[in-house]
Amino acid sequence: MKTLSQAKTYLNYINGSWQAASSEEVIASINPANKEEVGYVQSSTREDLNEAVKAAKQAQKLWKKLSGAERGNLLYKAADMIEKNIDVIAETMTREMGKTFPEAKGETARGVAILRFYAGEGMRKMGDIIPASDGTALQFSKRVPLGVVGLITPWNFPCAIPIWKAAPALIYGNTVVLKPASEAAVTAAKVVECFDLAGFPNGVINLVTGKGSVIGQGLAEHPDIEAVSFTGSNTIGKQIGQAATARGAKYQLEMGGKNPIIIANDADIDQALAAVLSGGLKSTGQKCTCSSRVIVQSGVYNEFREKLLAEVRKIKVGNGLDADTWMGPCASESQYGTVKYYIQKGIEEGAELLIGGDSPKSEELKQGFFINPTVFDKVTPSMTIAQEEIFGPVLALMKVETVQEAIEVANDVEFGLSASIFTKDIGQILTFIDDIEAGLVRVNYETAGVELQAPFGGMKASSSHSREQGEAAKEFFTTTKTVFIKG
Ligand SMILES: NC(=O)C1=CN([C@@H]2O[C@H](COP(=O)(O)OP(=O)(O)OC[C@H]3O[C@@H](n4cnc5c(N)ncnc54)[C@H](OP(=O)(O)O)[C@@H]3O)[C@@H](O)[C@H]2O)C=CC1
Ligand SMILES: O=C(O)CCC(=O)C(=O)O
Repeated sequence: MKTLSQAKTYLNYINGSWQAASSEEVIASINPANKEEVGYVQSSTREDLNEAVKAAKQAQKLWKKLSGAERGNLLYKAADMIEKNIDVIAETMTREMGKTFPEAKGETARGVAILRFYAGEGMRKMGDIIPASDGTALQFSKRVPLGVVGLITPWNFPCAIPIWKAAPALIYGNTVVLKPASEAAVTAAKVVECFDLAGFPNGVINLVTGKGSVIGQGLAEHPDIEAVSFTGSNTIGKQIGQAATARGAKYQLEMGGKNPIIIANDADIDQALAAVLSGGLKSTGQKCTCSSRVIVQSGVYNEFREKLLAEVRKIKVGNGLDADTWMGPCASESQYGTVKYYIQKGIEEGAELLIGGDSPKSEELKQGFFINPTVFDKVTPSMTIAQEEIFGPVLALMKVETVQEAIEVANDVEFGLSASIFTKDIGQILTFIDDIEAGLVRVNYETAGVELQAPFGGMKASSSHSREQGEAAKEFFTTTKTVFIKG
């Protein structure tokens, strides 16, 4: 069995070979649990990026001519390689960005499943027969690839997100240049190694690591990049959208969330509690779909708050590689600083800090970027912690009198990614489905987590109105030719 390299320094993958950046500089990837150096990635230049784009452009000419089944077979092989190396990839992920090993392994397994889903897409229809006005003519639509696509990905899902962008891009006949987040680029390099071992033709998938302002922005501005798919912050997403629009390129942005979970008086409280803990605090709250606002109806507010506190007290914070750790550190020093800033803001604006807000005191954990799970009470809709994405283990409890009020509070933010309600009342469920402003609507289920076979994306400032994953990815990664053949 082929295994992945154990290198400390990871190179760019351009035109089927591993290459150092022309800058001769590297970026260190740091373990947020103890500040060890996990590895180094290339700090690439625009020249390196140009080479990758050139290789991808050349490779696309032959790649698009392969049948969907042939492309699919390579995706199946990449899936097998990742599956064989699942422990190595997951451990690297835990060491690089802190999520617990079981979560990292689950995410890597999801990457495998995504590849297999899109491998199957190669055998499915790519167009429709449409009646022509002339009875002797044949008219049909045909989905065709865009060309070379740029993928800019974040650190919070360093395996699943690169794959959920690359797999549809590739199966529909595009070639890819991937720029992963610097904080988790070693994990991304290991994923790309699996594509290499699977035998993809040279230039079909390329990896260029480096600063976002150089390589990410470079992808958005590059004249030979036909489309850019981005997941990350709203600030950077807007810049990418503007750069792509300025040159007429297609773009897709998946950005922040401020996801509400509503708990009605008739909810199954234990079920809701499990969803709040998992959806709000797993991955240290670093998911765009995580629940950060817990909106509870007054009839069950006190009971829910006490049960929540009892469970949060039991959470074991620690290194994600330790078997008994439930919650790891924040992914980086900068993320740690952001979360601390929002906790302070919550206190200053008058929310009541019920638990957490500080860091664990043990000598071992003092070495890392840990923050204890934090719950604020008496949060009002205008507070900063009720409006802005924190991306950390911070829950804001908000009390409402009615479900209608809960939906109004839920909608009173700029984001609209995911939202959930816990109730048994069918009328309330239907009203919620109709009135909630969110792309992902959950009933008696947590806000976090996505189904790889279903469309994923948000409303309002959360997305650029397009959807990823499932068949929806075809919309973004292809364009349509309408063909008319006169007999
Ligand atoms: N929706 C989501 O899933 C995510 C949301 N976020 C939100 O964003 C906040 C900040 O996280 P952060 O990592 O800084 O997110 P960013 O938006 O800065 O990073 C996301 C990706 O964009 C790249 N990038 C950075 N600057 C540019 C640029 N000027 N042009 C093009 N690409 C660029 C990054 O590269 P590099 O790593 O090299 O800087 C990374 O690959 C978090 O606190 C959270 O609120 C963050 C991650 C995921
Ligand atoms: O919750 C998930 O599984 C994915 C969420 C996501 O896309 C993200 O946080 O970037």
